Amino acid sequence: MTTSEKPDLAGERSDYIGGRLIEADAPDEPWSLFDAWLAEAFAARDDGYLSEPTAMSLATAAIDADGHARPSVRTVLLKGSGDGAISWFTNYESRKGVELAANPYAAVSLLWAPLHRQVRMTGKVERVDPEESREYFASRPRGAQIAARSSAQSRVVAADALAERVAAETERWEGRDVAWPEHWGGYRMAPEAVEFWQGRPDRLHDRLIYRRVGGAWSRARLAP
Ligand SMILES: Cc1cc2nc3c(=O)[nH]c(=O)nc-3n(C[C@H](O)[C@H](O)[C@H](O)COP(=O)(O)O)c2cc1C
Ligand code: PXP
Repeated sequence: MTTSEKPDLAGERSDYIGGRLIEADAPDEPWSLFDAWLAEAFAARDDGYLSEPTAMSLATAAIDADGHARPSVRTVLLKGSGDGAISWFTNYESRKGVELAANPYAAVSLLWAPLHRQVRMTGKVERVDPEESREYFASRPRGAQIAARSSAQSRVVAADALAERVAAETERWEGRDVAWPEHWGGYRMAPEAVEFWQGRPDRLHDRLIYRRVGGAWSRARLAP
């Protein structure tokens, strides 16, 4: 079709033909399966048919004055996984930062579409140790460091004002390391639930959910 034609949204569908995800092959805890799926997503990226294997949707929910939770969602990059938690980095004064300060419960979803797979996690979020944020910030490309210092993420900004701020920060740090700004750092979530979704023909997908109670994981199959 040409770009001037309206896409047929209602008629658009793919068939999912992934392998089975069955209890007999699944571990008792979610992390080894998550690591295996992550490794396969990276392998697919290396083979050129999957992009952004670490991109994940992050949902937060502010409770408004009328008492209703109003969710908001955006993409962030998964930057760490281990010791029962995942992590990502952002601006603590952004919309998501403000919402997490008010309500630390969040949800994430990773979609690896070419593999017909999705992983969802929910749980409580906390800031990582400032030293970890400083170290990660120091590992980023210089342009991204300058951007993090220059951008009051989620606030209204004039294009000219942002460009001026970037120019000023670029000049300020010329010839030396860009200092870590304390308003920029990591969050970690130790999920209380992790769901693996493997797409299957006729929408009869496999879904296994792991739930953590105390230190132990339970596992159950969910209807597709
Ligand atoms: C593929 C992709 C990756 C992104 N990764 C991040 C990230 O790791 N951290 C971040 O703060 N914003 C990231 N963003 C931008 C966010 O989606 C979002 O625009 C920004 O964080 C502001 O969100 P908020 O106003 O809801 O706080 C990414 C966007 C895309 C499309
Ligand atoms: C605003 C913003 N912050 C942070 C990131 C994560 O970037 P990095 O991999 O350089 O930490 C991104 C990636 O798109 C982004 O858009």
